[in-house]
Amino acid sequence: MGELKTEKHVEYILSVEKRKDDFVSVVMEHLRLNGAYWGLTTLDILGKLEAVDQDEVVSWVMQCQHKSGGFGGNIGHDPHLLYTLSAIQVLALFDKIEVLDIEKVSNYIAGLQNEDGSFSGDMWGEVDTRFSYIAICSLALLHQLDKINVEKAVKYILSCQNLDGGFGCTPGAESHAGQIFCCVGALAITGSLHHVDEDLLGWWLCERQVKSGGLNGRPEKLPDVCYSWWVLSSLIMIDRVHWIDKEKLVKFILDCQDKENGGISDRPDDAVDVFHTYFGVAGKC
Ligand SMILES: COc1ccc(S(=O)(=O)N2Cc3cc(C#N)ccc3N(Cc3cncn3C)C[C@H]2Cc2ccccc2)cc1
Ligand SMILES: [Zn+2]
Repeated sequence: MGELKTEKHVEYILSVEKRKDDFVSVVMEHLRLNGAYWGLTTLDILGKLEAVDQDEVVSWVMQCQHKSGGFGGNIGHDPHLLYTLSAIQVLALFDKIEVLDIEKVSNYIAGLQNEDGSFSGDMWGEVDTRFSYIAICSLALLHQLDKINVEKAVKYILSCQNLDGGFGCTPGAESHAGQIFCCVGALAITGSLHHVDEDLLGWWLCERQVKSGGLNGRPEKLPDVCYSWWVLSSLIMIDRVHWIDKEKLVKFILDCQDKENGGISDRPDDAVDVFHTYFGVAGKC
């Protein structure tokens, strides 16, 4: 079965944090704040968060804040909910939420709720249930859920529930594991899980496990380590995690490790990255 090469993954994450000018760093520059969340949370799960300079990270994160109160993916970038949650999560990792102007950030997030209860990701207006989760998770971390209309937010999420028990990104969109995680997560935070048909959704989710033990995001798709997280945590939230074979899933994740240089890929023998290393470690642990 093998085991999680913890030391190798810590070295890999620290090397990515330091790299600035290679291809991946340039490609990922616009979502560096997300990358910081994935990398630092991985280090924290592996008990190695003290390996980074907390003050340096906190001051860099705060430089990503836009005058609107939202955060961009890097210094000087336009604000978006995607990066605002990552900023709050990184500060929470270091227990430094107090450096935030809570009022300003909460108003930015609340300002993105639409009349129908849905959320846009930024001022350009794209609506997606991912943004409902990000807004609700962010405000819950800041204890500011009273800033939004939770009842309408829940109502909108339920309007995206499908006959297969799953959720899509907008009403009528097909069920997808990533959207299911976001919708189930938002319903869990707001105490609204009683609206979910746990047997029907549990069945759709456990059907994501393929014979290799890995989990896919939709029927007929290839397994992918990041889905091990979206599906697994959704099953845990609806108390149906015993419906999948955890040992086989762990074996799939361990097979996706680069045992030499550290890091975890989306599936065996692919290139590793911070994102899949994070979700692989989270899924394994
Ligand atoms: C390397 O090409 C890419 C492609 C897209 C993106 S992305 O849009 O920022 N993003 C985050 C992401 C980060 C990394 C890393 N390091 C790698 C992939 C990946 N994907 C793509 C992916 C993952 N599994 C299969 N696929 C194809 C998800 C995507 C969307 C997402 C964002 C935040 C939270 C969850 C999901 C980044 C890099
Ligand atoms: Zn993936």
